[in-house]
Amino acid sequence: ATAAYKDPSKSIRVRINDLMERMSLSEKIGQMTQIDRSRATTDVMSNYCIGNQPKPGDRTPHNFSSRKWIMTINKLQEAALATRLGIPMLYAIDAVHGHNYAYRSTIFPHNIGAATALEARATGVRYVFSPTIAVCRDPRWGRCYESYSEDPALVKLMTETMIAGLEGDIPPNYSIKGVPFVETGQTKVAACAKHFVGDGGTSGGVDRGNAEMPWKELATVHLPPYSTAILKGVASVMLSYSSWNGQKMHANRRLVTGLLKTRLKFRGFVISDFDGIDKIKDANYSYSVEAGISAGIDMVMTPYEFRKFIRTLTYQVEKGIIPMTRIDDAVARILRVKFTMGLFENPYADVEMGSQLGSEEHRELAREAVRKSLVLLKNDDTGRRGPSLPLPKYGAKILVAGTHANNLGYQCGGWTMQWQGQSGNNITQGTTILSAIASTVDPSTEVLYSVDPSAELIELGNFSHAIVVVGEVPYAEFDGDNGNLTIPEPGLTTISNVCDRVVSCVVVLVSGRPLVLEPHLLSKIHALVAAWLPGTEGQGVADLLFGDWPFTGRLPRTWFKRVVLLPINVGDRNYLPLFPFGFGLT
Ligand SMILES: OC[C@@H]1[C@@H](O)[C@H](O)[C@@H](O)c2nc(-c3ccccc3)cn21
Repeated sequence: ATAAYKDPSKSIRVRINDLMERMSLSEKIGQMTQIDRSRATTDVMSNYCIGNQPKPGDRTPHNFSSRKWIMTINKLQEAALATRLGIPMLYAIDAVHGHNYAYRSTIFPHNIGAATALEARATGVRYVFSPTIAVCRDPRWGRCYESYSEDPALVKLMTETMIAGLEGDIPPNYSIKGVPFVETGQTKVAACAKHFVGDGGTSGGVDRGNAEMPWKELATVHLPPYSTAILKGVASVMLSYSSWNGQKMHANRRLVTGLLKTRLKFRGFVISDFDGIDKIKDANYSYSVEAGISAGIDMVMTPYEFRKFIRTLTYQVEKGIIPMTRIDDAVARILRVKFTMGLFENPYADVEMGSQLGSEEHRELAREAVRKSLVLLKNDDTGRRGPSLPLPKYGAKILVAGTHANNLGYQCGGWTMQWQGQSGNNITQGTTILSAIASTVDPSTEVLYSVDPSAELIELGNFSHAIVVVGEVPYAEFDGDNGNLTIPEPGLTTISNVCDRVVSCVVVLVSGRPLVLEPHLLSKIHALVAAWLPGTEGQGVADLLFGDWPFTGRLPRTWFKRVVLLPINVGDRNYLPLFPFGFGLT
């Protein structure tokens, strides 16, 4: 007869219990181990290593078609299924604004759900390390663009739609609160709410820093999105590298086991960040393993040193340092997600899904998201001809300038093809802002592009309009921590050079966050658009610049005046922003 755990007609509780009874300690610990793809050879998979994710910046070969992805992942799955109990492995990746490590995928403005799930499944990926539900309270933080907002209510709202987009809509009569839910079938993936908790509240916005605040602030500002994620059936929660009042989140048993698992009743699995356990206490690995596992970590992202992890944890269980009940809790949570998402019944990737990667439909969706995310901050009347925007399509002579006008990598930002993002137009497929402008105007309009035009070129060209596209170069995580938040050169100089000489000057700022706009600079700019990190579909920017679509976007975070005044967030007393939370001209 078929073993109960392999019988989908049995309840998940019965399947978990049956399988757990059969598992050896090493098979249980194998389920708790997540390794890097580059280490997942067939014989290593016999250690039941269940998850693989390319480390950030993993040089996923450009020629990796969705078919090649699927073959690679299916081969790993084959090895996992060939083991004694045949527990399928769960392949994970960072898909934070589309399937951003897959060549030719659609890159969205951040955190889009259903389409990202489809593009992940197009390559055989079943688990994504998103959404980031951080509440970024200080734009000096290099991950602020991964956060929806400084306002917990807005982050909660977005979390709700994002978890449903990735995992599917949790059925109204779904058993008990906190139990993970992932639709079976070909279109959804397991999600990961991250990083628990307070990653966006560190002092000075220092990545992996210390969130120094009373419990009340943690509970009212940073915690609320987790209650929403749990209610929506999120499959996993990733812990933050950061600390709360000096205690590492990866070792915080009171918040992970006491609050998240017990009080909030989270029944999915808790995963560490990359080598997050190792960072609990440098040079004392066994202490770190004991502290992290005892705190409540269920799956350990130990990409390379997994043999050391397995050896250490096995020793600690055999010596009774870690009780078997803790191991069983971790494994039961992991198995619950795998059973719920139908991974046992449907372990292999489906080549049929390949066409979803970078599909026209998704690119249209991304273009719509770009249109809705742009925020118009200024649109002055330039005297005789009225405000600069919308720009004319007919009979104009337009100068396009700036480092970000013709650079697909720059408009995508970090977490794109490489962990830190890249520069250039062939990093993947998409539409630059320049090519979008060129294809939007009528042939009667002349468009001239110069990345950093000289004074004489500008004066001799007698342009009727100028569009200057500048901003931040790509960054991720701590590489993006920034204490001055000025518009990087040569952008600042290009703005002055052009806007001092062209009567109608539109500046498009491509950045992951608000940047300093000195009054004298702002006075030269006739129209100012915050474009954030639009991704591959630059057409969405031209749609608004030329009036094919209206500006509707509003600021999801305060546009501060000066860095010395940070942090400044909606709801603060004596709130004195340059542009307030929710601001946006139409
Ligand atoms: O990519 C996996 C996870 C990702 O999901 C987390 O949000 C993020 O904090 C993270 N940083 C690293 C990472 C950073 C530097 C060196 C090596 C690894 C790895 N990861």
